[in-house]
Amino acid sequence: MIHIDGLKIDPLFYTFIEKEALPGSEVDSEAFWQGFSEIIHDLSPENGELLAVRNRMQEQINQWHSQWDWKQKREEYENFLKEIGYIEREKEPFSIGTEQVDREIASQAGPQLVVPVNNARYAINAANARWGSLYDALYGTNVIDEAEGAEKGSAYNPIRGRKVVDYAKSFLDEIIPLQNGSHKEVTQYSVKDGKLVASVINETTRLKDEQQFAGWQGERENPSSILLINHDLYIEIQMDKTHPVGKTDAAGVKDVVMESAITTIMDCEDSVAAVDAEDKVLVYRNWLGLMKGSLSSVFQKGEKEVTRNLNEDRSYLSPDGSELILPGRSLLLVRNVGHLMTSSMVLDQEDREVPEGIIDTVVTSLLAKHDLLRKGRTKNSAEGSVYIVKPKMHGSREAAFANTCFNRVEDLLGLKRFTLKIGVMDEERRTSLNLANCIFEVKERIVFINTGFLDRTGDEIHTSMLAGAMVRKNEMKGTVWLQGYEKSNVDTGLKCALPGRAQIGKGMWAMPDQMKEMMEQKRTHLEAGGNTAWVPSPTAATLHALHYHQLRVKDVQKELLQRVKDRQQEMLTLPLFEGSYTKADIQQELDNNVQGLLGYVVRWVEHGTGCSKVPDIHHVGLMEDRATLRISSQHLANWLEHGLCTKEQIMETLKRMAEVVDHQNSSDPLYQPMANDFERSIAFQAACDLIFDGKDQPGGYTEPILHRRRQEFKARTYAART
Ligand SMILES: CC(=O)SCCNC(=O)CCNC(=O)[C@H](O)C(C)(C)COP(=O)(O)OP(=O)(O)OC[C@H]1O[C@@H](n2cnc3c(N)ncnc32)[C@H](O)[C@@H]1OP(=O)(O)O
Ligand SMILES: O=CC(=O)O
Ligand SMILES: [Mg+2]
Repeated sequence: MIHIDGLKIDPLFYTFIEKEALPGSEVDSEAFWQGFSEIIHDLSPENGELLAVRNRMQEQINQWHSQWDWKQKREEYENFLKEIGYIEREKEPFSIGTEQVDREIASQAGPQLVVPVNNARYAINAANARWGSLYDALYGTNVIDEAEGAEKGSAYNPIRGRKVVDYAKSFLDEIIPLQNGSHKEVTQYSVKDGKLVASVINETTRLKDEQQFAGWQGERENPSSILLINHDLYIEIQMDKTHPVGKTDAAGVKDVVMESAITTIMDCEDSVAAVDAEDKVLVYRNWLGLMKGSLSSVFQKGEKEVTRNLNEDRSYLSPDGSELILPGRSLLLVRNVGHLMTSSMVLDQEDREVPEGIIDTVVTSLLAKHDLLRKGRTKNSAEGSVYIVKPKMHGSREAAFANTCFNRVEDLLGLKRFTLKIGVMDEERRTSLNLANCIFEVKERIVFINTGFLDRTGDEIHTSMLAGAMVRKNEMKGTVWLQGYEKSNVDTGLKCALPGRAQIGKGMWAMPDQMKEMMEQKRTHLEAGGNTAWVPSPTAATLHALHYHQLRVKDVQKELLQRVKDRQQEMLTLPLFEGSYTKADIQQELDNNVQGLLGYVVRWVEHGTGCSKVPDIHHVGLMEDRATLRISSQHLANWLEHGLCTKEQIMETLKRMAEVVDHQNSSDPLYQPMANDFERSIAFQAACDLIFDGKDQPGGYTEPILHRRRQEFKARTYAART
């Protein structure tokens, strides 16, 4: 370890900061380490106190439930939560005042992509997902059915291709209609006197709303691309009569390209497995590469070697003939870790591990300074802001603590006050119940609230662990608390005047391959007032973008503001199950939860993969991350606690499902089967810990066990090598 200013620093991390992060940041090395040390020593004690408050409140809640039946004493329960400070007194009405917010956040409604930042190939793909091919997104997913000879197959299928074109052009007719006829009938697009002209059968026509024509590329009479705009989002129709698809189209259209992932969250948190300096430096290095525009990735795809770089901005001629430059990349945010974990990468003067959340704020901000100084090849924030998403905060004191930390980091890095913006994840019950107060504490820097319903469900189960047995996992979506929480989040965001300055975001679509279902269901996020919602992949971003063309969220939000109401009672309706489940129901629930849990944990602990697509018992691939793991482990712990199943039954299920998961991974040469030796399999042991010790995990979080077991696995692997 390197000793500096009262800190002991892992050499890998030290070298990264000295050789890669500080050069070009206009921050002096000596001042940095001294300031870093001061921030750590000044703020760590409060970080510790905040965690102690969490534990104390949880103990009080546990005691209350051991004594009383919540169903008989709902009013007393609410009063008790107020008495212990769990429910805070709400501040007087106020409006947020965040300034210098990029338009992607302040005014454009559209999809928000999330990606594990330690995976450079995916991270670059995500940054580039600002624009996505609608033809590819439709062709490659179940949005287009395979009936009547339209199978995907291995080679291009023209029958499927026709269905794709038909879908895309029907969509164009819906949102950018022509005065006469359909986009399906167009034989030529051209530009005349700054207007879009479309030749349809024997006549020419124009757009119903001519303002929707935003620009073009190529020649006026025969443009290679036409740029259109609807609800602040761009769409490009691309033409090329020599292209395999373009040559079969009357107007030579080869693709319709959608402005897709307007913003992207580069995730250092729940989709990432980072347990030591080696892992964290990789996370930070990729974020630095994104901020400098230099990140690239070389990988093998099939037979081909692919090099992936960040896209350039896009250039068009606008209708008046002037140049129009549009961003080629998504606006990037970075999700830091929460207040819970500490890191062995930095030790304080008492040799204690330092809160990882503080390290993340300092380092991700330092790295983003390269973007603020505009030294790189690309630019992220045109407004000169840094966007940090802060997860898993409990109540307003924790939000105030984040604000203090951000102030200190701005001072350290020589940044103007409120350069560092914050996105507040509403994903713990104490934050949901006190959301206005949380927003108040960061009201000059807040750029989003977002319902992280997955963590929030885990917290719902954990907080009320002793109140009774919970409904089945899939029934959670329909429960009163969850509906109330989603609505309350929007109501609070509207009351605090977020629109125009900050996003009101909705949660993740966790079935990456079920795009037809997403198209049917995710529009409700807009109807509920969300001006952004999370998607797991670039393809999902392109498809979800269609919803924002169909609905103007600004109008929805105006309407909803008239109907704001207090939803505390709904949020305090615990999701306890009533009636009875059959033995078969119970076993099916156990099988499903255990399979997902094992499938995820084995890759986390033994492969260092923080986000995986894991098949459920119906063979539907589900996005699993630490938040979904928190749900399944807490759910199993809850049913065990209330006697719906026995420890032996869970153990039997674990062993049976381990074989299923081993089989699912059998084609991976690096995979070590769990069922060969349950005692020796660190992943299997981690799964057991998560369930059998689940009740006692702080907040029901999975991080402490995952980190410990991954470190154990790494140590074993290194020992075997040397
Ligand atoms: C509760 C929460 O906190 S949710 C937030 C955390 N969750 C996430 O961040 C989810 C991010 N998504 C993912 O990690 C992935 O989509 C997974 C793990 C769910 C599925 O990954 P895979 O099984 O590899 O997906 P699949 O094989 O269908 O697609 C891979 C292709 O899609 C791309 N891709 C998939 N997801 C993403 C993404 N989020 N961003 C960018 N590209 C992506 C890959 O780059 C790859 O394309 P390439 O070969 O050209 O590089
Ligand atoms: O972070 C998102 C969630 O749902 O949890
Ligand atoms: Mg979460």
